[in-house]
Amino acid sequence: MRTVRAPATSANLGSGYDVFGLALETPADVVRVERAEETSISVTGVGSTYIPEDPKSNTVGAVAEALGVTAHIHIDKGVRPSSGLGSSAASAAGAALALNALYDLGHSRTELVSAAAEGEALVSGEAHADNVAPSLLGGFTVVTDDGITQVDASLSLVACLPEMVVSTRDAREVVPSSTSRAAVTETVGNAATLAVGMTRNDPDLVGRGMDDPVVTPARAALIDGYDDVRAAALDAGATGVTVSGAGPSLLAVCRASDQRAVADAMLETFDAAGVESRAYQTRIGQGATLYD
Ligand SMILES: Nc1ncnc2c1ncn2[C@@H]1O[C@H](COP(=O)(O)OP(=O)(O)O)[C@@H](O)[C@H]1O
Ligand SMILES: N[C@@H](CCOP(=O)(O)O)C(=O)O
Repeated sequence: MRTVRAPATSANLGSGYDVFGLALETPADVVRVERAEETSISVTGVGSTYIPEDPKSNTVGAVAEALGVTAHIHIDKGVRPSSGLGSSAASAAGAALALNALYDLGHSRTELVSAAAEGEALVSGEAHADNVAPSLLGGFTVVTDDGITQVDASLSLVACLPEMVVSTRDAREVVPSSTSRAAVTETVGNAATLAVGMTRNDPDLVGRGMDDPVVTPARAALIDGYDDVRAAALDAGATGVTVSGAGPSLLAVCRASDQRAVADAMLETFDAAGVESRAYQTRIGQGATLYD
C-alpha cells in the first residue's frame, strides 16, 4: 500500500493560459493505492458525492491505465471538485506518484506528468498539464510542448472559493479562439513580467503580470460578483487577482502582512453579492508527498 498527499494548484495565473501553474500549500487530496487484479475506486471527503467511482470516469482510472497497472485506489478529497483549484488534477497527480511507487515503475516526477495529464483529458477534453505539473513538482511551473520549467517560488496567496460550480470543460468553451495582435503583445509582456517576478519572489511583479485581456474576461463573466471581489482584494493590498484555473475560485497574490485583510475583503464582498465562500490563506507549496 502507498499513500500520497497531492496539493491543490492554481493554473493560468491570468497571462499563462494552459502554461503557468503553481502548487498551493493547502488544501490537498490524499490518495492511497493497493495492488489489485482490476482497478476499483472509492472516494470520501469534500464533494465526494459528485465524483464518479467508475475507473472510466475518474481521473485516477485514466492514470492507472496510462501507467499500465491496476489497483484499488482510495481518494480522500480535500480539494472540492469543479473549484478551479485543480481538484481533478490533485487526485491524478497523487495516483501517478503512488502507483509509480507501488509497482516500482521508476518514473521521475517529470515523466509522471504526462500520465497524470491523461486524467485531465478525461474530464476536460484536453490533456492540459498546467495543474498536474505543479501538483507533482511543487512551486511555480511553466509547461510547454518542449518540456517543463520549475521554480521554487515563495509567495503568500489567498484562494477564495465561492459556493458555485464551474466545470473546466464548459469554461474552456468560452475562451475566444482568436485575438488581436495588441492582445498578444500585452499577454506576452505580462507573462514575461510574471515569470521574472516568480524567480525573484516579488509579489509586485507577479501581480502586475497576472492581467490578461483575452481569457480571464470571458471566464470572469461566469463568476457572480467577480469584479467587486477582485476590486476589494486589490483595495485590501493584493498585488494581483485573477480567476484561478477555469474558476470559480479567485487567486490573489499579496504580502504576508496583507493576507488576512485580503481574505476578509474577498469573503465579505462575495457575501454582499449573496454568495457564500471560503478563503484559503496559503502559500506556494511543495509537490506531492509520498508517505509510506
Ligand atoms: N478524482 C477526481 N477528483 C475530482 N473530480 C473528478 C475526479 N474524477 C473525475 N472528476 C470529475 O471532474 C470534474 C471536476 O474537474 P474540473 O471541472 O476540472 O474541476 P477542477 O477545477 O476542480 O479540477 C467533475 O465533473 C468531477 O466529477
Ligand atoms: N488551463 C486550464 C486549467 C483548468 O484548471 P482547473 O483547476 O479549473 O481544472 C483551463 O484554464 O482550462
